[in-house]
Amino acid sequence: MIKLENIYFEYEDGNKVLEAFDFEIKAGERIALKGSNGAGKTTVFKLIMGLIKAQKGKLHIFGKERKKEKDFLEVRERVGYLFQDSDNQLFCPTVEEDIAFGPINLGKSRSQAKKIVEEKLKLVEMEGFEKKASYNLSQGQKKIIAFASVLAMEPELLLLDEPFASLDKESAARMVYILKKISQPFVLVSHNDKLSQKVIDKSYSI
Ligand SMILES: Nc1ncnc2c1ncn2[C@@H]1O[C@H](COP(=O)(O)OP(=O)(O)OP(=O)(O)O)[C@@H](O)[C@H]1O
Repeated sequence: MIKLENIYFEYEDGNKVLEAFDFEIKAGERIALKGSNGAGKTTVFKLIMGLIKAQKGKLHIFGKERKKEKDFLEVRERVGYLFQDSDNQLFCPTVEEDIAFGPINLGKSRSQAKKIVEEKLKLVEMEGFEKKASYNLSQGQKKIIAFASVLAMEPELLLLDEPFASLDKESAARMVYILKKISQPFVLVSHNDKLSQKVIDKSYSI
């Protein structure tokens, strides 16, 4: 599904993060991307989403080489990206508007979007949260709702940046349960090895 070949990337300030980096995710795989703080894990996610561009190397995503901004428009529709910080992912007044935002943007009607909101809240076991104000949720609740909003776009592949961070025991167990239940392949970045091991089938170190 995704193949990164011989990637070189440095930030504008000259911070060299990736050099001759190779990475692949095949259909059905669930991979943990591991590395110390600052190793470049989030940078890899941003490259896949086309939010930053590699100076060297090739990105093959969904069977095509992706180079220019327009190549990544389709990638962003097909790949779900759960941000490290849920505050950057939730920006609507209510939970239902946040979850409906993506589907409506993808052309769904209001009633279709409402159905998706119900389905996804059921999936993450947070029924009844529709009318709650997103900004009043706890950090753990925000993470789960942010994930519901990502899943609402029916992505084919997921990039999950610290899905267990700031979750208490109960919410972490819920996240594990959701990750086991969904059908999509995913790449996960987490400093919580114990929880990651419950949901992945292989790991890859930067
Ligand atoms: N916009 C930026 N400009 C310059 N340097 C950056 C930028 N964003 C990240 N970096 C640096 O690039 C390196 C890789 O950052 P990145 O966030 O990809 O690491 P990470 O492996 O995800 O780290 P962590 O485990 O701490 O989340 C770090 O040294 C970071 O400080």
